[in-house]
Amino acid sequence: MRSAEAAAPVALSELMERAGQSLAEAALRFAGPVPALLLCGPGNNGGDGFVAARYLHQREVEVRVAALGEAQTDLARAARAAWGGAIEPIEDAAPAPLVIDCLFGTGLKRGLEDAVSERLSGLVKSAQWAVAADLPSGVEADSGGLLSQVPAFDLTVSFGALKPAHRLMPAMARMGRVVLADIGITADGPWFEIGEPALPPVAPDAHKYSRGLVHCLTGEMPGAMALAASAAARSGAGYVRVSTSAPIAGLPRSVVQVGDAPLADPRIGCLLVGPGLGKLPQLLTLALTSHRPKVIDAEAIGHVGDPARLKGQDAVITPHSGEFATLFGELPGSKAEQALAAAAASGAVVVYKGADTLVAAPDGRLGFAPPAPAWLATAGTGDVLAGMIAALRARGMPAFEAACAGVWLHGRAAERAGPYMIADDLLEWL
Ligand SMILES: NC(=O)C1=CN([C@@H]2O[C@H](COP(=O)(O)OP(=O)(O)OC[C@H]3O[C@@H](n4cnc5c(N)ncnc54)[C@H](O)[C@@H]3O)[C@@H](O)[C@H]2O)[C@@H](O)CC1
Ligand SMILES: Nc1ncnc2c1ncn2[C@@H]1O[C@H](COP(=O)(O)OP(=O)(O)O)[C@@H](O)[C@H]1O
Ligand SMILES: [K+]
Repeated sequence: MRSAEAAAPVALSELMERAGQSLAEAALRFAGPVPALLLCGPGNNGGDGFVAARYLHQREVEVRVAALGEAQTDLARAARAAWGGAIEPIEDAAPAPLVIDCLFGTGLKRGLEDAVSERLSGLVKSAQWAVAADLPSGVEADSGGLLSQVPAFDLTVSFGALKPAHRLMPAMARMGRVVLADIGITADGPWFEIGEPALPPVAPDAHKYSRGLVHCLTGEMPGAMALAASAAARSGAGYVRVSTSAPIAGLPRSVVQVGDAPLADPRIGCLLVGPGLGKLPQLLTLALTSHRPKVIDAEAIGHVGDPARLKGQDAVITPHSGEFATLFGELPGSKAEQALAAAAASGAVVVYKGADTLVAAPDGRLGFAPPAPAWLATAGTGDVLAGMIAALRARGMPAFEAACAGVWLHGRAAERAGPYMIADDLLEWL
């Protein structure tokens, strides 16, 4: 965002004008024309606040402004001067129905002083509506960490592009609804929010193998593979085959159950190993002898041992935080940095799951999942995701794109399935 700002074809003051106007507009639409208190910090986040105050005043909203110290940048000084109205010290500011936090944004370097963060929390808690400009003050933009106490906001208005913290825990849980204002510049780069996927169409001359064969290796708990294989079948694979020594209940009749099948079969579009695997590391070893693309999930991730074993495997791995730590140990940095380091160390596409799922590629691409419902936190939903990604991979999508598409579709299916869904229900919504 900083380099996009520097390269912007318009003056920075114009960007601030647009940011402040967008903030005012979004707050007004969200809360209505209720009396507003803007809290303005010393940098450009504060500058956005002075601009927003001016626009709210023009729109005949009752506005007060409280500042934390003097403006420290030329842009913020100009915005403060253009406001022209009264400015209270933040220590004395009385509560208001609408509080707009413009204390700090991407420039935050350390936690807020205790007195300031307590004041902010008090004003936010007594407000009917709390809106944050760009980021709630106290949030670290790049990591999603909280550098000081951060109250819960109802709305966060970001500018130009989302920052990592908008999609990383714990910060994202404090932001309420997040909206992105177009200020006329965009930040392109290898980090992005995962959007609705373009799925490969079914060719008019398709046959079941050309649409993609998913081959599943079952372990000790066949129920998990029943979920994963069903999800693969419902995600457009032409053929789903499960190799198992005993019949598995609950699979659609279209899913074929076989004893052994050669894993070198070139028709296999994607192998799936892990869901319900249990203590059968030999099945992972078997999968790694196949040169076919593969999705490695659940217990199989724990059996990998050395991440370098996955080099050259054309693999997608789908760890939750426990499985991630088992395979990669405690890596330094933010979740984003850890996911990328894991992808580089393993050569695999890493789907680092959780409330803030990330998809990392060894080449440095990093997809941030849009927020998914917390009711996905129920046993078996990860198995469904693994089956979905395997089907998309077998359908010919490259590993990274298949993983991103699977994550996006999984979240949207959960939205449709609704609260108290179980993993089985998710299958109906794929
Ligand atoms: N993304 C964009 O294109 C645009 C960004 N703008 C705004 O500019 C913001 C970034 O502005 P700045 O870089 O000036 O940064 P901030 O306004 O976030 O704050 C930086 C200032 O606060 C000081 N500071 C940092 N942590 C502190 C702490 N804990 N206690 C006391 N002082 C502290 C710094 O030394 C610096 O003076 C964005 O978040 C956004 O709101 C908009 O004005 C215009 C367009
Ligand atoms: N709080 C949450 N909010 C959104 N998604 C979540 C949350 N908790 C878990 N998930 C998602 O639910 C799935 C759980 O997968 P996993 O932990 O492997 O469960 P299981 O092994 O039982 O299938 C993952 O896709 C994860 O991203
Ligand atoms: K802020």
